[in-house]
Amino acid sequence: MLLLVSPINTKEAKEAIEGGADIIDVKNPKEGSLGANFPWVIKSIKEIIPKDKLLSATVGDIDYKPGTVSLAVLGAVTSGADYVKIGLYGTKNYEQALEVMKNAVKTVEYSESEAFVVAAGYGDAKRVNSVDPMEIPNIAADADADVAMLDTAIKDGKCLLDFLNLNELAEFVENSHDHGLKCALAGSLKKEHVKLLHEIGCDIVGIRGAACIGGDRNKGYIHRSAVSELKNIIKGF
Ligand SMILES: O=C[C@H](O)COP(=O)(O)O
Repeated sequence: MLLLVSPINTKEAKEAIEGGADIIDVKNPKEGSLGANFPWVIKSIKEIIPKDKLLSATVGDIDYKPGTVSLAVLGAVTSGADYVKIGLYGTKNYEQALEVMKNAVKTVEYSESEAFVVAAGYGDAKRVNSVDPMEIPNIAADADADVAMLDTAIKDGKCLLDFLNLNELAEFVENSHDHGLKCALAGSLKKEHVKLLHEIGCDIVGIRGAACIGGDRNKGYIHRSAVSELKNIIKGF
């Protein structure tokens, strides 16, 4: 299982790298769970990442606007993203989410980038009237994306497992794998959740809050000690 950690700037990115994160996921919490950061920030972090690590960039908790999303995806991949994560926040159903994701994939092909495309849904979708989280693997597969992901839309201390139980998450992982996709899970996860997700076969665990001093994704900042504690749990599997 890979550890994805979400810095907001180069200082935090260095902490995530030193702590042993496998994927450096550049985002902007001020603009939501998968808030988009600025191209120059993505590029500056790309410039400091060791060659053996990959950079992911979120393009936002997006609306049902395939054109806007496509331009955002182009911005992310031209800024150096190896993974581009689309938060399917404003899509209400399979059809809308598939249209967004198909255009995101088409944009990556158009840009001649090798970036992986991540379809990200929300475990707490009902709270924001977003597409059914259990549809995400089908949407990702039908759009020819690479990763099916779940996060949480509202960061209020509740975590992914408050909305989907382990059996549901295991089904999500299995459905992703049956489609030949990698699976990533996130959503205010704590270190005690990491082993549970490993046991159901999750490929990538995404964390910001628990990698921050004080555990607060907004008021805290990523520190190598918190990252390495998470990484050591994974190394122990
Ligand atoms: O992968 C990134 C997620 O947004 C994780 O953030 P969080 O652990 O603060 O919920």
